[in-house]
Amino acid sequence: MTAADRPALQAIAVRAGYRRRRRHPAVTVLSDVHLAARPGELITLIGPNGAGKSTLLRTLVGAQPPLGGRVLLDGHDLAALSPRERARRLAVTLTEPVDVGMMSVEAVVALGRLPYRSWIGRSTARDRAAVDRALVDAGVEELRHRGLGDLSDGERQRVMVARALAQEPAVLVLDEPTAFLDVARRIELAAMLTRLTATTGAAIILSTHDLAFALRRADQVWLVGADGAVTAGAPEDLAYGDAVARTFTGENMSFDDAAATIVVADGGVPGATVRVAADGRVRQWAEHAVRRAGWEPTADACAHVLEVEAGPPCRWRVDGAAVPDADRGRGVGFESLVGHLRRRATSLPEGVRAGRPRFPD
Ligand SMILES: Nc1ncnc2c1ncn2[C@@H]1O[C@H](COP(=O)(O)OP(=O)(O)OP(=O)(O)O)[C@@H](O)[C@H]1O
Repeated sequence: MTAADRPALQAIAVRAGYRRRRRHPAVTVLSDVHLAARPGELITLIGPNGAGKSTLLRTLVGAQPPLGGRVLLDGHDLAALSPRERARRLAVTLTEPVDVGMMSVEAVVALGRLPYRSWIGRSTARDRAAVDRALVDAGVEELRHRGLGDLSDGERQRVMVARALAQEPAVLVLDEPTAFLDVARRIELAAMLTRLTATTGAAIILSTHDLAFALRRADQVWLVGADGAVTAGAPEDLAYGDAVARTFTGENMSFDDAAATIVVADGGVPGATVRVAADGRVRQWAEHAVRRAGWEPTADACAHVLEVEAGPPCRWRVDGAAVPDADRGRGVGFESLVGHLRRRATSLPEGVRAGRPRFPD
């Protein structure tokens, strides 16, 4: 094995959990965990609440010892590395707010260089270059003289990534970095992390509750099941092979392949299948309206047919029939379409229903 394909971080037969303490018995949360994070990979760690994601991350970064097995960092047993040697290879960013008083962004990022400083603590040209690069890579260069306390959650999140990057780690671990971020900031952060895997060659491991983000962005997904097993694989393999559906779906829920997310029953009257005759964006939003009404879009030629003309507002009709009280026999807008489909669902014969109405969460 060459250094290039040696895992940056590896778990070998790891048992993760909590040792016995006075009145508390020992708890094994995860057992027989085998994982490998290779250089340049973006890995997402997903699983239901309480499954053991944080326990696994803490074990992988050495914040708690494994109950069994070994964790290797860059081929070295994590337990045998000094804190300084560890910090030169592994950076960790947790969700908890960091109390850094009135420190500037630049000073916070410079903390990432501590593992490289001599006991005198003076920064070298290499330290300063690493801080500059980290500020640019994390997209926070323009914030460098601002106080960390004055930033938004999203900006502070990026600064903490910059501090971790200044460590020049082989492995970067982020605990729920997308929590508290709005959709645009989440997409920006995801794009930044993907870019970083290519530019720095680091393996980036992050836990998240955002299933669609986890499946769309990752090179590898680590799926922690409620049964204490951890499954690793390409996102497509885990989604296609039902591992994701088995882990996350319960009664009235299923995994929607197209949206890469869980869909839940909305409790209304189930509709039938319908073929949406439209193109582009209007088709996408028509299918959205169809699902919201409890019907199911299909490519099946025998199904009901919904014709939609682009707008806005869009104009529509179902099965070629004129829509009563509508504009020239066509319904106008998606709100009236959803209403029409819901009313129509109540008069459908039982045999043609598509199942429980479902809608992406
Ligand atoms: N200090 C502890 N001592 C004993 N058991 C613990 C301790 N911390 C967590 N646990 C238990 O370990 C299990 C896994 O918890 P963990 O926090 O790792 O789950 P998680 O997947 O990160 O959950 P969430 O998505 O809710 O953050 C839970 O049953 C939890 O109660």
